[in-house]
Amino acid sequence: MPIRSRSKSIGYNARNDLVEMDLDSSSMESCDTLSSASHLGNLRSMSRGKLLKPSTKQPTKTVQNETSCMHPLPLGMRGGSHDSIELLSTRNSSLQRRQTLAAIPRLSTHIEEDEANKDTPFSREFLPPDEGKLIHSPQIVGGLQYKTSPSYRKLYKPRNSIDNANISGFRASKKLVLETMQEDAIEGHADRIKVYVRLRPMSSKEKAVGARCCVREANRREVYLTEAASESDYLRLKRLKGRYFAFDGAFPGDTSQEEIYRCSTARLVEGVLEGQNSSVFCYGATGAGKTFTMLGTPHDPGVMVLAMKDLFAKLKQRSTEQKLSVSLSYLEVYNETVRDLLSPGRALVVREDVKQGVVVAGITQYKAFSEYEVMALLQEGNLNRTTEPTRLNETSSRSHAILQVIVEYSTYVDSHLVTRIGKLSLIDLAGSERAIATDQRTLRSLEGANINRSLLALSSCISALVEGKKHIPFRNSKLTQLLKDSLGGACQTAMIANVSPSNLSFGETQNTLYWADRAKEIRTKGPLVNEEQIPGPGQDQLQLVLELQKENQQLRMQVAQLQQKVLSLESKTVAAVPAAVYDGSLAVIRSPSAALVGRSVLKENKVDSDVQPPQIKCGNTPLRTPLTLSSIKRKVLMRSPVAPCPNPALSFHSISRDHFCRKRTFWDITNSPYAKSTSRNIRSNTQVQTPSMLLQPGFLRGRPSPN
Ligand SMILES: Nc1ncnc2c1ncn2[C@@H]1O[C@H](COP(=O)(O)OP(=O)(O)OP(=O)(O)O)[C@@H](O)[C@H]1O
Repeated sequence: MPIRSRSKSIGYNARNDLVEMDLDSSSMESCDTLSSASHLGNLRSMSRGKLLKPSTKQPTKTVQNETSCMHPLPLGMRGGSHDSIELLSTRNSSLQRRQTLAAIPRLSTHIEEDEANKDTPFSREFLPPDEGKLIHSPQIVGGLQYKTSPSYRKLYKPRNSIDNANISGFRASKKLVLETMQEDAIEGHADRIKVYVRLRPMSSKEKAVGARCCVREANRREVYLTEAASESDYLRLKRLKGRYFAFDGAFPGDTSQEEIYRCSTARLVEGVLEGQNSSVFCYGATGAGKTFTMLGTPHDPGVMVLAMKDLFAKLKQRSTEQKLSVSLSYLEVYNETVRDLLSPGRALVVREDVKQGVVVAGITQYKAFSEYEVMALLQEGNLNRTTEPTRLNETSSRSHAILQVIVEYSTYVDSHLVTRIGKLSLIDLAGSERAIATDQRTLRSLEGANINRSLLALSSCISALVEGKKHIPFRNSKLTQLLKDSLGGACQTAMIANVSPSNLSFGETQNTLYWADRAKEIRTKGPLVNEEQIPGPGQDQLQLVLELQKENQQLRMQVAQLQQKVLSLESKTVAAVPAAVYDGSLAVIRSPSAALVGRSVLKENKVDSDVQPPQIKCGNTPLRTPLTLSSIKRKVLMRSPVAPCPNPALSFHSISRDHFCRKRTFWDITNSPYAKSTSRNIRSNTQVQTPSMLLQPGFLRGRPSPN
């Protein structure tokens, strides 16, 4: 496990005082255990969280641990926890030490002391170690020494949620994320793609051939790239120029997987739980550490595994029992064909859907109920993934792999039950490579050409997006088609650019940094929240009221329609009776409907406007308002033409008073002088018209003159 430069660790000096030690990174490269570090360490005693003066009376004894061996911290798939910590010592587990530790139930320890972390001291909870336990396999994680003995696991509990995590620099990473968010808020760049750069440590192969470092982390945000020249080439050394690249985060080679996850992806997982779509992808040259970042190893899991752990841990806290589903699919793009990694078979087709965006037709969606199931599926998928050894990388990924997780769950927000659907895409791209770097004229070179082609398509999409072009060539390759939502859609996206520090990969590193620098200018559409409110118990009554109102409205409509039918039937019947029964100058016609219901109709011999005619009723409901003489008069006066009619036969005044005093029927109209003189046929459908239309006294008004 690499050790952070200028980090600190804890141990005991010869007097069994608990001490904190400065660890010199250069020295630690060859000496990974605390025992050897204590040779070099600048020891300071610690008690109750305070630094004491270094002991000058006695030289610090070297603590030897013959059985110690270095192996990665067991961050296995099943997440067994490091519940214990044991400080390295095979000697003198004396009472004094135990008493000292017992008196320090919770000891805050400053682990990081580089410039960036000075103001954010990292604290971690300690419990006194179990007594009399031997140390077998000490580990140095973020400057602390761990003992992986199972008996100690119960005693040590990290404060953070993820088990076994190397959480050194957690505060620092949190600060970095907060700073980025604040800056974005100020600059209005909240929907920008976040870009992080991770340098990998120099490999043993590179060291063996005498490679030199050409890129280094300048600060937490910047990396400095310089072309390395041989030390003897003094002239060239003077001419060399470096360049700074600024990103949302820059991580040196010894950064833990956990820190990478915290800085780059934890925020996006949170977004997915809010119902948003998020994507994280690793980009870089072959052998730069993309797969290590995304997948990691069983002992040092990467972003995919940590994201799943975090996701399930948070879901357990937030989700209600009612609805919870996590479904995932895992696919690869190999030689421009899309293949299902979880159920390998024929090539799949990528389609674009208006509602769902980009979809892969026929892909298998697996439901997972715990992170362990996800790990198992991931492992199975990785076995099906195309990886081949190349000259540069023993386990080179020859395809782009995309893990897509769709989370649907219900939770309470302000006492309302809501269902949220979020999508998380985790993408491990294949690395760009030079043909000479791999193998020429073989299947590897064909794969390499396809990888390069899709990465070229990706870079042209990035260019078009940055330049704000209208047409973005997403369709140029399967990869860009699949990344369409992540790059230009409603999505929160993070890109982790992996680079090798070796000067042998200078060109690739420069290229990666260049494209990463461009990608940080891409603006996405911003996350959309897929949230749906479920009516709670309090909302039931409101819902009931609304439903009843709707039903009431429908019933009213039905009543109105029925009334209309009754009226039209009535008018038909009226039209069918040839002569209305009336008597004298004023009469209220005998309504057939009234006759039907067996009601008597009043017959008046006298003209008396004050006498109210009886209402014609159907049961208790008045069928229509009966006309009185005064109401008819009023209507006639209002509608009568001002100019006298040239034809006296048709003039308004020539029409007898009786004409208005009774209801006009179909026969009246068809036999009227107007109808005869115009020789117009009255359409049969006139009969169907409602009585109100037929009764319009102004019906004759405005008709063309018969002459
Ligand atoms: N941060 C790191 N710490 C320790 N080892 C690393 C780190 N990054 C990468 N490595 C090691 O470097 C080697 C190459 O890494 P990896 O396979 O992840 O590269 P890659 O970018 O995925 O390459 P390719 O594109 O060819 O698949 C691996 O052996 C890996 O263990």
